[in-house]
Amino acid sequence: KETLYIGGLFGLDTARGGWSSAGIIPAVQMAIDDINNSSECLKDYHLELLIKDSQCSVGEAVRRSLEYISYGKPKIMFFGPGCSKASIPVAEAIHYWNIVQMGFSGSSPLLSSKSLYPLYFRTNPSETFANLGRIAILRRFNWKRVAILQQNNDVFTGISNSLVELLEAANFSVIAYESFKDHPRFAIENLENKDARIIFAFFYPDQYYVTFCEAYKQGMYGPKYVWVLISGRNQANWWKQQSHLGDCTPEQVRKGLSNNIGTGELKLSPLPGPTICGRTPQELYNSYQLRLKESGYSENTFASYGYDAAWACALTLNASIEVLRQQNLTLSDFTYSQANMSKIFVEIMKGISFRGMTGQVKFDSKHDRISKLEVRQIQGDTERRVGFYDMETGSYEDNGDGDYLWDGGKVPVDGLYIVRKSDDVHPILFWFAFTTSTLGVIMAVVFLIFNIYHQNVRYIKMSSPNLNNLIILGCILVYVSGVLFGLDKGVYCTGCQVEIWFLAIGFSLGFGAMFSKTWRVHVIFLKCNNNKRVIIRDHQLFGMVAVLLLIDFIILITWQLVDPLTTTDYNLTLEISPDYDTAIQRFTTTCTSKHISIWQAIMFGYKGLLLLFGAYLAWETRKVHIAALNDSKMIGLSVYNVIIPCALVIPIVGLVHDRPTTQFALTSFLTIFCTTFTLCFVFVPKMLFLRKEDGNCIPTVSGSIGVLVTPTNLNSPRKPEESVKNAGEGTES
Ligand SMILES: NCCCC(=O)O
Repeated sequence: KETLYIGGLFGLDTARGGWSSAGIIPAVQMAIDDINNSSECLKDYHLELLIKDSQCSVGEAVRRSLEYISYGKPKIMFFGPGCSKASIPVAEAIHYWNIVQMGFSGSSPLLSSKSLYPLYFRTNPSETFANLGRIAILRRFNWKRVAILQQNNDVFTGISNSLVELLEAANFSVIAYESFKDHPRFAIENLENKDARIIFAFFYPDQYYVTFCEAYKQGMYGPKYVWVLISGRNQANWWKQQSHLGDCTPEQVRKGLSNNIGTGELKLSPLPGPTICGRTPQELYNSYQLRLKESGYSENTFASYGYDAAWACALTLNASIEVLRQQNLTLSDFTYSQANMSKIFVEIMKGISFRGMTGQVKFDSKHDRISKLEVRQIQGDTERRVGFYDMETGSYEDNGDGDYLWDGGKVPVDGLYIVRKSDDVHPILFWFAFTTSTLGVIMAVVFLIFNIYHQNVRYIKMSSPNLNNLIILGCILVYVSGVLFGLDKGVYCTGCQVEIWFLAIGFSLGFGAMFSKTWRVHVIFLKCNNNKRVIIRDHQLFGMVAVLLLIDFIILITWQLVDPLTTTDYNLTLEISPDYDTAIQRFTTTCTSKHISIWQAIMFGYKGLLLLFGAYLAWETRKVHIAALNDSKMIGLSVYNVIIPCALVIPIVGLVHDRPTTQFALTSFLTIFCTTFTLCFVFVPKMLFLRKEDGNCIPTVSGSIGVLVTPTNLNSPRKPEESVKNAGEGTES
């Protein structure tokens, strides 16, 4: 028999970190023996597996590969290395020597790239499929927010990147993605800060102890957390055997691991019946156990994949004998310059299908294995299978040795589930303000009817009924705006600026009319000192109100165009449940714009100046009694009645913006109090007067008032007809 050499690379000495694939060697050796004893497979050849230690290290793997290539007989195929980290550089290089490479445990998604690694095959599935299985688990438990913690190297970056892509495509949210090189302390701290609960953990076994020790130390364990692991990479009860790796006790590390779940490759085929060699998977496993004992290595989950990998190589070589014969070649003719031969091997290997120790062995277009995954959970000290993921059908099923078991007795949630609750104005207060404002509006309408009905009665005529109508109209708008402030902005979302328009215009109409009337008294009072005749017509006062309105319109329209008001939710308190699973986020919906404070400053500045000036005029004219302007005193009082509450309450309103009910109580107090008292001050005396006396006994002024006042008639109550020297369209009478 001709000997065919296979260059085996296994990670034996992993003292410097990485993953040991030593436990796979007995299974591969067993397969090689089975093949050599087979009467059908490679019957004219003898396979010999050479073994070199790649140490799960890039440098060692490259060095050992070059040794294989440089010395001794050609190696017809390469086998391994065990870990992806070492497999990647080897796979990237050896296709230049036309060597087909067979992996059995390297699971990095990067190895699926056939442009980089054209001659690389593997009998174990890629982590890309495992990632699909992981997503199936997320769906199973309705987890939508996940985080990733990975050891910083190409293998785990490849797995994480592939997972992130799949998660994003499936609308999951990756709330944190942390990696670490030497110690996971800060990465875990960041995960905790981001309230990560479902955490994918990708690292080599030597990092398990230190990571879960750190999770324990930082309190990141218990019913809140689930660690999604790559299963089957570590020994059973590893936390009991690795205490030299960290400063926690094994019990603390096990606590740190708390809830866990993992996907891992099937150890043994679930298919019934014998495998390619005639023995069942269980029989092969039993033989493997015997060889393992002899070898002194620890059991490796990927041993069965190693067994199948050897068979895949042998069957490929066997099938190529005939093809090569047609080209007058034999397997012994293989050299590193035989590109033709490696092409034949690849084509044949792509098409093989046989029943192996891990199930039906066949490869997809990327030379990756398609098989089933197990979902496992470490429950207490025992790792149990709790489900299956079938890569071919993409389906997940709970079908394990036991049910899922969770710390705390219930399935953890993927984050704080926040229920948003609108914290709007208390309905009792709203309806109280609504009713009061409605009564106020009704009262205003009654005053309006009264004012219009009696507008030709001298007493009413002298008080400028048209300006009084403006006061009423302004008050109605302020009443309405007060109610609009208390409406639920979530419902009443369009045009939330209406309330501000109503308030601004209502204020200008009502206060503007009062202000202009006070101004008239003030001018008369001033001029009278100079014994001058004063004629101030109503339309001049209307003009003043119009100017005020114009300023309002300019500000409001500019505001609306430059920085429109919209409804915005403003978060209030967050009440978290004791189990940290749910919370109530109270919020209020406000009508605001980007630069609201600037616009408020402009509005308050403008209205404030007006109020100050109004206060000054009211103070100056406090003792003036001009009978022709018979409501001047009441108007002055109304001005105070607006100024003082506004000055007291508006600053407080700004302070309680996070308490909608208090804020509404204050604003509605202002609007209702100021408008009601203004209306009553101005109109109740008129009603009372008309009830008592005949209003027509007062001298008539029509539309405007001209008054000649001398200092002597100030401060001394007189009969109206004594004070008025001039009335009627500005003509002295
Ligand atoms: N798949 C087990 C070893 C991890 C790796 O792919 O490097």
